[in-house]
Amino acid sequence: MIKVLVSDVLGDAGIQIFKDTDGIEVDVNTGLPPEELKKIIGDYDALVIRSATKVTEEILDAAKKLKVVGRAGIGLDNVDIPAATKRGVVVMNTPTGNVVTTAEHAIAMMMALTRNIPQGTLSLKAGRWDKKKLQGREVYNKTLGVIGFGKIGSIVADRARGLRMRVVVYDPFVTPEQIQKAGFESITLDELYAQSDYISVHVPKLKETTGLLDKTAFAKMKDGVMIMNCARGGIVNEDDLQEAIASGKVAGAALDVFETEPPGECRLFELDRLICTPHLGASTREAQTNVAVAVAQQIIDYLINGTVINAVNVPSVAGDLLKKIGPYMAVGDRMGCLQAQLADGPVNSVTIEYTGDFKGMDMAPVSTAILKGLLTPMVKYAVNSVNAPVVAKDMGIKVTESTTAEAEDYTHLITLRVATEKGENVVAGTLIGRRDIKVVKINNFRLELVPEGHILLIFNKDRPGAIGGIGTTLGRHNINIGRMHVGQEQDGEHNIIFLQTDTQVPPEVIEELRSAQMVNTVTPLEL
Ligand SMILES: NC(=O)C1=CN([C@@H]2O[C@H](COP(=O)(O)OP(=O)(O)OC[C@H]3O[C@@H](n4cnc5c(N)ncnc54)[C@H](O)[C@@H]3O)[C@@H](O)[C@H]2O)C=CC1
Ligand SMILES: O=C(O)CCC(=O)C(=O)O
Repeated sequence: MIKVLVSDVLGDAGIQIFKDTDGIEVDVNTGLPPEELKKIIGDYDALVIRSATKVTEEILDAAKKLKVVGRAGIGLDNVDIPAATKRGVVVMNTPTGNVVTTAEHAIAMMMALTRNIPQGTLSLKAGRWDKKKLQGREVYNKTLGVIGFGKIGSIVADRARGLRMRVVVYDPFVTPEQIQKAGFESITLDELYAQSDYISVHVPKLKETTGLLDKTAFAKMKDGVMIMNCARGGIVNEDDLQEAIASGKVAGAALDVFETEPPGECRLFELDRLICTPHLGASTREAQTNVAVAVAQQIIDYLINGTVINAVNVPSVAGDLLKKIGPYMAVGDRMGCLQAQLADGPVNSVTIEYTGDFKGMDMAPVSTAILKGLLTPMVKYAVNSVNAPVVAKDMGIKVTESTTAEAEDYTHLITLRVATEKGENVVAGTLIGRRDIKVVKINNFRLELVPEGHILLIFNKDRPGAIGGIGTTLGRHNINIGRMHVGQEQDGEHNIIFLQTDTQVPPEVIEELRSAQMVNTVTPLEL
């Protein structure tokens, strides 16, 4: 049974998908304090969260079986992604399900702020009729500055256009042409500060965006500007915002997100000109159904079919691509495993060459499979497609990759060079037909080896009787040879022999073979 823990409130439709899937058992246990989560997380293969659960290094350490963390939503600042990657845990989100809802919330916040709707509600319920005090402003013909023209920012810009606002955009990672093509003005950040009557932030929370709107930024803005933050707490510095509103520089602000959530006591709340919601940006029935369904389907697809969608710490391998490159991932894994056993000492570098018709294929998952195969026997902990590149980096292994369209003897060939202090081994592999994995070259030897099972790799002198002697020795020990491949050295006097045996060859038999005449080396391989 695959066990899934849902630790934050998730739409029923998502929970139902887990319940309806054979082989999956789902537990919903929300609002757990970290120490309680730590006690139970060891039982689960998958964890489903929103923004409340903090997936820290400590939690991940206790999560011995965990394979995937699925965020029903976008922001992942509550997940220690590097720590998850190191432990081989896939982290995925659902990047599109709540973007319309969140953009609508930003627009709702702007309208509520500019027309004093929350203040009007409060004062009326308190028995007052504050018509004069609560006079607002039109947004028509005003300038909205959108910072971050991603999925949500671009929808906010579009909806504001419908309100007949002038929209200016700052996003250093989107070309001015793209912004103009969407019908908006692309300007610098300082220009946006100087021109905007309303500013709405829609950037991820990163080192570079934390405190993006601070006292220096406020000083560059128009007097009476209004600020909206429905992205992440801390992108707008709360202390600086408090001062800017108190001084009248900023006429008002609408916050859906806070530096600490829940914020508890907060000086900003003393200001009438601050309106707020408790991180409600994504809280609509539609969005919660979208993200719950998406996260459940993605997790099931990963745990049952190995399909990776919307992962942030591993290349996505979805449907069609998986069909195409899945078999090559298997070739890569076998080649890496073979190289690990050929390597004489710590690995310094890995060079991967893809030759032939790999056009239109992103080979990153194959390279990761190669590293996984190579590193698995070398480290004590589990290596998988998530942490393999990080493990290689931590071990100081230099990994390079190249692709050449010109095929030689095979339409698709993967060549893997692994170098240690003592030298380099070269292994080349391919697929024959759609699924048959063949290793076709090891160093100077050409062959056609099926890389599976118990194998003895023997280098011997290419003389009459050499192979017969090896067979006799194994026969004497009652070891059956399933398959044998012999490869001849190009321009040399040696053979390479691969013996696939039905059972593992005991160490004393290997020693006996090593001492036989005409045998140079014997290496047992488990593939
Ligand atoms: N309040 C809520 O309930 C929700 C909040 N969010 C938050 O909304 C924000 C935006 O989400 P999406 O639009 O989905 O993200 P996105 O990744 O689609 O877009 C972010 C944009 O910000 C831009 N960007 C990055 N650094 C920048 C910088 N220094 N200056 C200007 N632009 C920069 C990127 O180029 C990108 O175009 C995120 O912080 C996300 O966590 C998302 C969903 C719900
Ligand atoms: O799950 C939620 O309510 C918050 C959504 C959010 O902030 C996100 O998706 O980034």
